[in-house]
Amino acid sequence: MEGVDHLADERKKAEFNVEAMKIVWAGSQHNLEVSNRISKLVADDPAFRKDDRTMLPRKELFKNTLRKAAYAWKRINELRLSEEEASKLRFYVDETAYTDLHWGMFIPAIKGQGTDEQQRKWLPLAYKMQIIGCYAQTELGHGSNVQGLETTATFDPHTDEFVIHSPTLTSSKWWPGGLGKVSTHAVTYARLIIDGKDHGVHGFIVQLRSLEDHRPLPGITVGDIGMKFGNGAYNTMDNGVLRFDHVRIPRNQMLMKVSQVTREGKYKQSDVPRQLVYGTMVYVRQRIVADASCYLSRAVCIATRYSAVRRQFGSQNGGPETQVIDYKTQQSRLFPLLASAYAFRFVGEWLEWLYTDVMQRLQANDFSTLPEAHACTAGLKSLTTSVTADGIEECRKLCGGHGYLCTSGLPELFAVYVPACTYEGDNIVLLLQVARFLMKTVSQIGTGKQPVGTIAYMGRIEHLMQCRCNVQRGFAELSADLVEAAVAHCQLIVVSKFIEKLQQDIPGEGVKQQLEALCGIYYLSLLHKHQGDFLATSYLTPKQSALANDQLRALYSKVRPNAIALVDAFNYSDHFLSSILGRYDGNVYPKLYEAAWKDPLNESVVPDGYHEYVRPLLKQQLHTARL
Ligand SMILES: CC(C)(COP(=O)(O)OP(=O)(O)OC[C@H]1O[C@@H](n2cnc3c(N)ncnc32)[C@H](O)[C@@H]1OP(=O)(O)O)[C@@H](O)C(=O)NCCC(=O)NCCSC(=O)CCCC(=O)O
Ligand SMILES: Cc1cc2nc3c(=O)[nH]c(=O)nc-3n(C[C@H](O)[C@H](O)[C@H](O)COP(=O)(O)OP(=O)(O)OC[C@H]3O[C@@H](n4cnc5c(N)ncnc54)[C@H](O)[C@@H]3O)c2cc1C
Repeated sequence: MEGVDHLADERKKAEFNVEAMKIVWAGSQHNLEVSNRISKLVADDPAFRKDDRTMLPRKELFKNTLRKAAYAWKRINELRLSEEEASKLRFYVDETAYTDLHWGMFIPAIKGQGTDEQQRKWLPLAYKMQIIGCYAQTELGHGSNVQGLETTATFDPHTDEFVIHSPTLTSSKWWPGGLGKVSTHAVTYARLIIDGKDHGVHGFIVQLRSLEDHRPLPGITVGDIGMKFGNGAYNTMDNGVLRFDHVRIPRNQMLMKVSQVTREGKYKQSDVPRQLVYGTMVYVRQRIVADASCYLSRAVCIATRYSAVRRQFGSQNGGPETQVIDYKTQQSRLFPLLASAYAFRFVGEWLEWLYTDVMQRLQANDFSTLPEAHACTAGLKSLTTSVTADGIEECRKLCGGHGYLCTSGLPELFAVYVPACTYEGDNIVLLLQVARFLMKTVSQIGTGKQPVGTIAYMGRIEHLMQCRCNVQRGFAELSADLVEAAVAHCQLIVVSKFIEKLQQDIPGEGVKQQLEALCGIYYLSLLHKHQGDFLATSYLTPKQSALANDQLRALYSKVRPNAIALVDAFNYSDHFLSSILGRYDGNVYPKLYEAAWKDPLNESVVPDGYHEYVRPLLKQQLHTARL
């Protein structure tokens, strides 16, 4: 039934002001207004259609992405959109593209690691897209171990140039997004060699392709690395391979904010920590945390709406069957994810604040909070992406069989999201960084240094204060346990930032109460999941653990009537969700039925291949016919 809101009764049950919750989710009235305006602009424009994406062959898919990216850029200019509005537009276009790396890594790398002069030269070109750039760090042989990269940049004092070279097959750059087919330039990471001495990995701006005919410049071999997991999904991106054969670039194309090479070939280190070479990764990890709540909330929105539409079993006297959302098992899988989406939203906001604060301190030559910023961005990137990737898959299962159809939107969402557990730092490798930071903190507590910020609580734990430990001893042997400790530490940050959010003034009838219930669900479901650890360490008694579980079930009942309104507050258009199961009006069955007939396989009644491969089977003279 077209035009009927099948979820209207569910919406009437809401006990809070949904419009006020939309503001909380968006971060401010202003953000909500921009989101509304830009998401409508994208949804109403047929050029941004994406419902055919999972059915297109790669070449067509890729060309379509190029078309959309160019059209988006045209609209951004025509409408004179601000930077904020332009990035919202790219968000709502919702198609992974080379532009993500251009705006998200190439420009930030130049901003973070380039000198003022370098920024003045390169940024205006990049902002106008007169050059297009990518971030070429990972190689075939090394990704996690950045210090193990093999590409070399050797200083030639005679010509005042660097010679960029790939000495081995494993030194081929491998994975950078936007590199394969589009980028004209790359911030390339290579070992700096001066006079035979290796000064470690540094960033260099290298032109890859001609700005006239897009052909690779002499000495450059470049291409796409091939199809990736899933239909549509990340295949809109040209992740690439790149080799250098003694490619020469001027000396002033080494990014020289952190360290410099003089005309005479002298290596000089600025008064800043060397780790700032890794600065772009800190920035991007922070962005990934902010994005995790978008992906998780999107899957949760689909699964929640569909769970209210779907009915199975329990019909009394011919009446309607039970909505699957009313099953406690469904709630115990779905509501912790709903709560996590809100929790990640708030921790993402906080991390953005922390990052800005660290950047301001760096400007003033205060580097004291850099280790904490690294640990927080690395740890929260790992935690939120793992939970989100698993959460999207859980949402698919929560939708039963129909969740497996591409038209549910969930398979592509999973396929496009799951590499977030690997890129920008493998999640386990990043947790080991957090573990190292925690162990370092413990060793310092022993010497009387009071921890502050997100580790302040460690200074209040009696047995840690007695601890005498050395960061390296036994670290490798105990690393699996240390990773668990790192996860627990990150979960504590998420919980405490949710609680801090609730201490703020939150306007709107019933809004705070709903957030309190979600916060309770978030921490009680974690407590339930890890109750073995809490019981084993006597932080909880069996009785307390049982009470916590009772409380959790009570909160599920409290949230149930508000579930649909809580996902409406994400404010996602049907275009953005791109899911028949998650439609705002809940009109699922007629639309699923209609969509099936639109599949290219149904264009003819008798399929291509019938005459060659099926008919002969049906007509075969079986020599077994005698049997
Ligand atoms: C694992 C590490 C951190 C190891 O670094 P290392 O220097 O070899 O070893 P270490 O002794 O553990 O560290 C030395 C020291 O450096 C610190 N540190 C490490 N990373 C950072 C940072 N980002 N900011 C600030 N500080 C950092 C560590 O805490 C250590 O400090 P300490 O000596 O303990 O005081 C590093 O190699 C790394 O970050 N690996 C991950 C690689 C990665 O993330 N690649 C991303 C490529 S781009 C990408 O994937 C884009 C996809 C985006 C998309 O498509 O959307
Ligand atoms: C879709 C996608 C886009 C990407 N985009 C870019 C890009 O734009 N630019 C770019 O430069 N790179 C990019 N990358 C590369 C990405 O950053 C790396 O793949 C990532 O950092 C992981 O490194 P790796 O592949 O070397 O994994 P590996 O380190 O080889 O991981 C393999 C296994 O080893 C384990 N492991 C590794 N080290 C340790 C350790 N010390 N202790 C314990 N276990 C360990 C890992 O946990 C994992 O299980 C992209 C990757 C993907 C998938």
